[in-house]
Amino acid sequence: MKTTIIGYPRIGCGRELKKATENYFQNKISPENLNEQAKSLRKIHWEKQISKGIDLPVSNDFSFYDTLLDTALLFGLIPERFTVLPQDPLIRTFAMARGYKKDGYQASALAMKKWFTTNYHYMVPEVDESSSIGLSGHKPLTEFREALSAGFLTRPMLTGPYTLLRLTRFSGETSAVKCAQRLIPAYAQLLSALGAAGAKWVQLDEPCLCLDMDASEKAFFHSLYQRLGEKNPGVKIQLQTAFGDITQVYDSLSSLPVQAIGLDFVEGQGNLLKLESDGFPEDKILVAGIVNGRNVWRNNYKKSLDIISRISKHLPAERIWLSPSCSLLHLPYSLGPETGLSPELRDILAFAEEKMEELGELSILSAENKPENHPIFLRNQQRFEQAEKIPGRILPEVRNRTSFLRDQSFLRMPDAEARKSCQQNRLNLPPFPTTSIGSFPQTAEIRAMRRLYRKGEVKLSEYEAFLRKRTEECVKLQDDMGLDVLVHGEFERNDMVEYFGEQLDGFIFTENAWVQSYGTRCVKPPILMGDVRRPCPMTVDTWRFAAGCTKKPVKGMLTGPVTILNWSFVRDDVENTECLLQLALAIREEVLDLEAAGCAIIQIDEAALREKLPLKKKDWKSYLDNAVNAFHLCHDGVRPDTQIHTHMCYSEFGDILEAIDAMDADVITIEAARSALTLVDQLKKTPYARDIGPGVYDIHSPLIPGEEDILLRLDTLLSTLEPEQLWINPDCGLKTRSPKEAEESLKAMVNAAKKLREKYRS
Ligand SMILES: CN1c2c(nc(N)[nH]c2=O)NC[C@@H]1CNc1ccc(C(=O)N[C@@H](CCC(=O)N[C@@H](CCC(=O)N[C@@H](CCC(=O)O)C(=O)O)C(=O)O)C(=O)O)cc1
Ligand SMILES: N[C@@H](CCS)C(=O)O
Ligand SMILES: [Zn+2]
Repeated sequence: MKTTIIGYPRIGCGRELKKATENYFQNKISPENLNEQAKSLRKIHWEKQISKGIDLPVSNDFSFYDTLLDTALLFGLIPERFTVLPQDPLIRTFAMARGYKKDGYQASALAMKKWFTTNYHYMVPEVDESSSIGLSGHKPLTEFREALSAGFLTRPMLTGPYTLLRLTRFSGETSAVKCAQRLIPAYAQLLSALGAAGAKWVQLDEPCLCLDMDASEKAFFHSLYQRLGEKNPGVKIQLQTAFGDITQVYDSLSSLPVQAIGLDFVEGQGNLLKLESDGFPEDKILVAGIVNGRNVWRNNYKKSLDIISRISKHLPAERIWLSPSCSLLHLPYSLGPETGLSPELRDILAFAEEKMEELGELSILSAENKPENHPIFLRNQQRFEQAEKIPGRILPEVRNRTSFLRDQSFLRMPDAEARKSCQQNRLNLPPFPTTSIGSFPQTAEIRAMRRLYRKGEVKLSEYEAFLRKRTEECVKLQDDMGLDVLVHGEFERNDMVEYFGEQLDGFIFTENAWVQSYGTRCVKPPILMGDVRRPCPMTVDTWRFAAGCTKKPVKGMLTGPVTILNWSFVRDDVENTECLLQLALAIREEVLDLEAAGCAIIQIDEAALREKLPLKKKDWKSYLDNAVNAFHLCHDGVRPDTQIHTHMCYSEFGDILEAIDAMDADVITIEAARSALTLVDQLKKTPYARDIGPGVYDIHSPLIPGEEDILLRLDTLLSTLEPEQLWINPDCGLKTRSPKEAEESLKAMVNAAKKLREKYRS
């Protein structure tokens, strides 16, 4: 069986692309230099795929920001506000991703949303009446040729037309159906050009096939591919899916004019059942997603060989290519630099490079008559036997506590209305209270200091004194500016999840295992490998210090259990429901400790609440019930006059507003400006009665919002929300902004709030 991958990480194993791009943003390097660095990274990535035994490497998985954005640009899915900007591809890409303000031009960035059930964010393409759909770029062709001239025959990948159209926002008279008329010929034109350049295969990614599809969606999907097939593009097509099963279109796969189909056999168990019951189209290759492309555990060859042998009953080895279940984009590069991990832990982990080796080993084993006797197999089984001996995996004391909580539901008393007046009596906040989401700029100075402290070059006392100074300045800045509810700034946190993971038992950490979250921003997800326990309070001292710097309320700032779980690499030996309860218990203890220390407002961020919401609606209820219940467990023990906030960002919220309401937080701050206030329409459909702070400016753009922009947004929000429920805050935390950007933006926000109050007073 041949091996292939369907996408490789692109940020660079030393985050070279991140650093180069950020240097370009700061005008420290030229566009030529950035392009050179990108080119050399692409070469390294192809070489790595080959050296790790991948038979069919992939190209065009590189991107300066996001591959869906690249595909939108390639086919002219560009709204008017960007067509007037300079035509240079780099300038356009970054303008659409980050917003643009220069030489009299101004354009707000595209919305950004979570990519399926991952912590990767894509840019939401927009089409309006001015968009001129057609092939308007050559990135896949250029990168294919670049690979070929470096000696690699690759399979270019790009988002397929169905997924592209399904994820695009259409405005005015435009629609997916109309857009398709010009889009399909453009795809065909590109595919022909790739064929002419020597490509044998092109990969079209269609993860949207894993979402619910009604009859008209299915018909639309088929019509797109039928039309593409009719154009005879002169290259073979691999239709690639990921993130679950595609059982709803499985019956019609044989009629598709594609030559290979990629199926996920890790998260898409339904795919295997369908293959066993209905077989697999005889004229097509199956790209079998056998190795988990988004978790860090070693593949258990026993289980995978079982799946491969079940598949092999239905098609011959020559028609099976082994692959990861999704792009390796969601994994760190390599275990190589992780010298701090114990040998036992290293033995059961596999990052992108090790996953590619696993594919090769599975290919060898699947050709054996008795793979169970093969040394590769025996070594693999040994890893799993040793893993059981790793301490901390099961803590009876923790299991005891969760066993009492299983299947219970939690409820905060009294109800929200009664709590609101208790809280107002205690806090005495003005109308339209202003606040921020938590983090303040993580400057180079702060990161450098943390690095020195971690390397042992700066003492703990010095590091703590430094953090206190930054915290004190931050609190004073907010106080002087006239914000109403303050934050401590989160300077002590490397990341809102990794920081908590580091203080809880049950997690392990890496030194270099970065994964792209969006654009140049990366995360180093902690790895959950054992039962979770909170050895001691995590945030109370910092909160107490910050609260002592002002008379105004300072929020206690926690990350919620769902978000900690969803932004970590999770266990594969224990159900998520158990881990969630363990995390919720730990956060509950912290909430109660903060309250006891005098904290009147506690924010429990559940930014990732929606992230692992199953892709099919029929599976939503149990996920949401567990998530909501875990959140309740965190806060149902607090006093009525303690105000609980939560915060969410960069997901679709319209269809889970009921679940958000059921979390019973007193206040939610929620990203809204970056997604052009589409939340307002959703709130019209599902009214929301609690206090809410939809973000009034985008924090991922370097543009500083004007007071007038913010007032306009506030007006729109007040078209559907009651003045008594509206809070005023940014979309999300300010850690990615410069101090100047953060300060000026917050000032504009506070001034807008003052004007709004005046307007409502008169
Ligand atoms: C709010 N969001 C978050 C998400 N997921 C998370 N896990 N965390 C989030 O906050 N998802 C949704 C949104 C948007 N996503 C992100 C993701 C990442 C960032 C971000 O700013 N990332 C930083 C890295 C943060 C970090 O871990 N910093 C560490 C290490 C810093 C570092 O690189 N140090 C250098 C040395 C520095 C020096 O000497 O000058 C090094 O080690 O080489 C830390 O602070 O200690 C990023 O830059 O990518 C934002 C939003
Ligand atoms: N409190 C966090 C939430 C980000 S989603 C922050 O402000 O960065
Ligand atoms: Zn956020």
